[in-house]
Amino acid sequence: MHRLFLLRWLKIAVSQTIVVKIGTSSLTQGSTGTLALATLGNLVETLSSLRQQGQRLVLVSSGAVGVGCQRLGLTERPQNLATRQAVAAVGQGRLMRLYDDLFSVLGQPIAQVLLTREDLSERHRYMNILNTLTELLHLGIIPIVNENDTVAVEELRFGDNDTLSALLASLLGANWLILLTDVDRLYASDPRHDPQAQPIPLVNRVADLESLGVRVGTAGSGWGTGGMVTKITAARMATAAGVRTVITEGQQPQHLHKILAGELIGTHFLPHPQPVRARKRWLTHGLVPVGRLVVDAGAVRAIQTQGKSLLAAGIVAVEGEFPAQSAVQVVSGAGEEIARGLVNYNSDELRQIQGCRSEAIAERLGYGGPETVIHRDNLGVMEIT
Ligand SMILES: Nc1ncnc2c1ncn2[C@@H]1O[C@H](COP(=O)(O)OP(=O)(O)O)[C@@H](O)[C@H]1O
Ligand SMILES: N[C@@H](CCC(=O)OP(=O)(O)O)C(=O)O
Repeated sequence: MHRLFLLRWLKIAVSQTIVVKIGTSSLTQGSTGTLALATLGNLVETLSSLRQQGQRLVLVSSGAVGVGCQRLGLTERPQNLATRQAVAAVGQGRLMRLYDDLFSVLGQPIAQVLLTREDLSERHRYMNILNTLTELLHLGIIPIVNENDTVAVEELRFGDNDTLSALLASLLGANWLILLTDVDRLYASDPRHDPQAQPIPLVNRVADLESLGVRVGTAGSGWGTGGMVTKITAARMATAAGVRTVITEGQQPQHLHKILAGELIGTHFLPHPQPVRARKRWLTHGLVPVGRLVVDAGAVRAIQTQGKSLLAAGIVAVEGEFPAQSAVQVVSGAGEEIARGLVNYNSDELRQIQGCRSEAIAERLGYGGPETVIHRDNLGVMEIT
């Protein structure tokens, strides 16, 4: 009895939260677009065995569009949104059926979770998703997540599952984000076009990639979307949240055992030593902005280096039409996004009070209002990682 308790306690103590994302390019055979069954089987075995060891796993799986195309005999990814949405509706069901069959052989329960950008942009929905995922993990289930392509409208799409997986890893406070793709790691330039490109095994800070001259392509291979660019964005978001991120080969999912044991397989991005707090992460990456506030150099300094609120005095221009409490981008005069947050005034009011000292706001508007345009608690500063 005592030993059983100890074993259970040890399991919890070593349990890590791991978000694994697999791209279409790994799930399908490059030339024909048919499913890569060996890879899928291998992935299912690896995840089931990690789950048996007590790890908490979330699988973000692309493939709805690719599998749907294969089912319908389409030879390339449709460009038209409505067709893509229809094709995804066909493919998602088939993909989940396959996962359920394979995981069931090993007795591992799974769940389907389909998300749109909107689900993470409203605080209560975001918290609701966190609760659902936490409960699924607590029950020993592996949630299989994808973007809800069939209902997601253009302006409220993640667009790629690299970003979605990074947001989830951040939401869950995961230990690892593993991006499985069709290259074995990041290279100094696209190895498809430059066979001599140097491999990059370890990245301390994502910001270093630029100074190292690393060039990443946006073109996905065959069925993939986003290429390496979206994986680097995902690594930036996840490492800022304290999540160690790895880009590695999808054809060898069994490498996950060695990676989690500390082997430098693929490219590892180290987590930021001082991760951004959960609410700030939601503000910077969860919100979908509907307008922009251009601010002067003083406001940039106050926000970026002193963690202050945004005051009307620092605003030089207001772009877009939006009500109070909307999400907006805060950008420098040079157009660089420095923060994202929730405004206390609507766009008309902001145009009247821009450049004005806080004490003069009531006089300008004819009624009193909050001292700050965006309070620091509602302002997420973009991380420099
Ligand atoms: N610097 C780089 N290092 C490695 N791969 C790169 C780089 N730049 C572009 N790529 C390309 O990114 C592709 C992976 O992206 P993608 O096809 O979208 O994958 P997935 O379907 O797994 O999301 C690789 O096949 C590779 O050609
Ligand atoms: N949600 C889409 C996948 C979008 C995506 O990011 O694709 P990929 O670049 O293959 O990971 C689908 O299931 O087809």
